[in-house]
Amino acid sequence: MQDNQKMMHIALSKDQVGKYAFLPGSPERVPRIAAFLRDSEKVAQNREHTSYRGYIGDTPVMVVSTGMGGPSTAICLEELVKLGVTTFIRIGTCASTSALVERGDIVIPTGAVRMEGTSSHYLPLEYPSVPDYSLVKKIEEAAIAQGFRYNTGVTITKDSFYTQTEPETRPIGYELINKWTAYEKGGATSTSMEEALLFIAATSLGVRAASALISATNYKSYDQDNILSPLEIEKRVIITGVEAMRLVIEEDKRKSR
Ligand SMILES: O=P(O)(O)O[C@H]1O[C@H](CO)[C@@H](O)[C@H]1O
Ligand SMILES: O=c1cc[nH]c(=O)[nH]1
Repeated sequence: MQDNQKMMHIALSKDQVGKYAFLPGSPERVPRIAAFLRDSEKVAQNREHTSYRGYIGDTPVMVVSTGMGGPSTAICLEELVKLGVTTFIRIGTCASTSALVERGDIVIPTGAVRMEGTSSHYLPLEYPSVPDYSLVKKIEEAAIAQGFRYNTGVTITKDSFYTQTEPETRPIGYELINKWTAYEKGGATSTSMEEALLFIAATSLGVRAASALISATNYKSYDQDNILSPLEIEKRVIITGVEAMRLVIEEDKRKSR
């Protein structure tokens, strides 16, 4: 592959990226993350993938939006891996599925329920979806250093937003509700739409991935204003994610000396 050959979906080439990337879902979050990097600039835009590059110290770091859900996240991850990126931190939002998680808490998944379809294209369902442990530790260290409330545990990844928020209105609601009740009784902390795929695909491609999420809701609260307006709390998870990446890069440099 030529160094300037553009990938089909993210429209980035090898000569534009380094080894580290943030993966928000929302394209609007990309410049808000990039603002925390040095000398950041927009480098590409195609479909749901908006891409900025900036620096932590002298190390280039990408911010690329995945879009919503497993399929577009898998494409984005695969193309970045083909370009040489090896370390991914998703900076995202989630909803609380536990009384232990309040709106505005940092949520650090240590595993994901695979209530989605894309990850099965990589590994069979009995294979657990877990993030990279070294990245999880750095995200936790960053949240502690900032003094943010945070939670670690299993997150639920689903393919469909409204069948989760309004399951009783859907023909298969009986099954959705029973499964969800079991996940919550099992201790699941949160839900979003990308983690299970991200961890499984990264594991199978031999790269590192983990997530720093912000809970946009309190448990059993689907106040649309809260879900759609998490801007004032989003900053917490961006600071946590960027600080975690800084710690990862510093450790990688120490190890390569
Ligand atoms: O974390 P962000 O990018 O906000 O994504 C979350 O928001 C979307 C649903 O509103 C899903 O993609 C979910 O995972
Ligand atoms: O309610 C929410 C908020 C973020 N992500 C989700 O999947 N659901």
